Amino acid sequence: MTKCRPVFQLDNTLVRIAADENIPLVDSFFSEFGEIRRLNGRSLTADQLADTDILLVRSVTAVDETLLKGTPVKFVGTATIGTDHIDLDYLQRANIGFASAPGCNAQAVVDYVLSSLSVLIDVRGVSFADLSVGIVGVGNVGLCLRRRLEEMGVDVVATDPFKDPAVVGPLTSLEEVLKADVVSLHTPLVNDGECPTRHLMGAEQLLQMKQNACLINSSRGAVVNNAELLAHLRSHNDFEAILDVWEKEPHLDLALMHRCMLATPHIAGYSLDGKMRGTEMIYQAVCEYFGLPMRRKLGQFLPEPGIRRVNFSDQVPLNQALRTAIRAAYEVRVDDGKMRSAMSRAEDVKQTFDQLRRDYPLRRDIPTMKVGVPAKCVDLQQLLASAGFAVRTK
Ligand SMILES: NC(=O)c1ccc[n+]([C@@H]2O[C@H](COP(=O)([O-])OP(=O)(O)OC[C@H]3O[C@@H](n4cnc5c(N)ncnc54)[C@H](O)[C@@H]3O)[C@@H](O)[C@H]2O)c1
Ligand SMILES: O=C(O)[C@H](O)[C@H](O)COP(=O)(O)O
Repeated sequence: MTKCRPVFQLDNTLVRIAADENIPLVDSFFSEFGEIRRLNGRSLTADQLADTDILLVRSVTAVDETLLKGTPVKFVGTATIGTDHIDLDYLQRANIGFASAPGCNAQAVVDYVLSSLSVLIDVRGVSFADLSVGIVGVGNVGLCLRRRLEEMGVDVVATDPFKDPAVVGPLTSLEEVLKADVVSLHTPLVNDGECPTRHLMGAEQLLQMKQNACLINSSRGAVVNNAELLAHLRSHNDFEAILDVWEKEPHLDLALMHRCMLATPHIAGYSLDGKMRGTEMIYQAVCEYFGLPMRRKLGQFLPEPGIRRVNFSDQVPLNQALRTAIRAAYEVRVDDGKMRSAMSRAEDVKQTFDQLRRDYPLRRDIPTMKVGVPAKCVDLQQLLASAGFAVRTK
């Protein structure tokens, strides 16, 4: 095992960092604090942390007593929204500091849902305003999605047992939400307590949905009972599923993948902006926790977007412009096609799943994309702005 050379000393405490190899910009943000070891997060062991003070992970590392007991780790940061891979009770008991990156990639997930909805409306020959969308969980992702869709003229219903309608807008029961044309899941994965979400969607809930409804899951795989979803899809030809997360990932149920309208390898949150924001957020948390100066900012490192601007003429119908802009920003069918093609050749499904994620060409968030609209097309300007685009009049 390579030992990392501690070069930073604070109150006689050496700060040594071990980080998942898939966290971007770790060197840019953290190098002044010490040498950084990059490790494979999926196979991380306690032995590898024998000389680590700060551990930086992503969602693929189970951080618990087995991993940390007997190590000098004093702080764990996860550059992700989700925290279901972290045993927070253990960290508290062991007096280990912790930070996640709430909301870091919420915009990317919203872009994923918008792109998926744009495919669905193409397939069904309808427009956004013809759909009703039910949102389950109105936190960082769900609320951003709700606001975008409502501004775009979509009929939205939402449920969340822990939120105040005065803050997040009207809320209703899960039963009511299940009556929508599309149901999109945005809860954390919670195994116990008052409102567990493991298998929140199973055979019973799926039967409450419309025969031709569409279920989108970009939260955590196990929020949906995947075996019961597959059985439902097999007995309901018009029912559609769009899945980014899978119950046993990186293992993938190929039969379920084949029956999905869109299937992607847990990349809904994989934008450059979202991933880099995640690193910045755990950097800020580390600085605060150890009383270190905060010298780095995300703006120093974010490059210009590849597509700088998409221009529309005054001839283009509103819905077509909206669909074109969303798909120019993010085309979910490309990711779906890559996963199907890779899986058709895969010798090891788990390895292929991880490889698709590791080699993912990070996209940019919709708000980084400028759209040019004629000054007189006020409706189009409003519609594109409501979807999050940076509208410029020409
Ligand atoms: N696919 C991806 O790449 C990706 C990216 C980012 C986040 N995620 C996942 O998306 C989910 C949502 O992320 P977020 O940032 O919005 O989380 P968040 O914590 O901000 O919001 C989750 C919301 O769900 C609500 N909730 C909890 N239990 C519920 C229940 N039983 N019914 C309805 N609502 C319930 C909470 O009150 C909260 O408002 C998380 O599971 C996260 O891990 C996935
Ligand atoms: O929780 C999150 O932020 C997302 O699910 C995130 O995109 C997970 O990415 P990973 O850590 O698995 O690379």
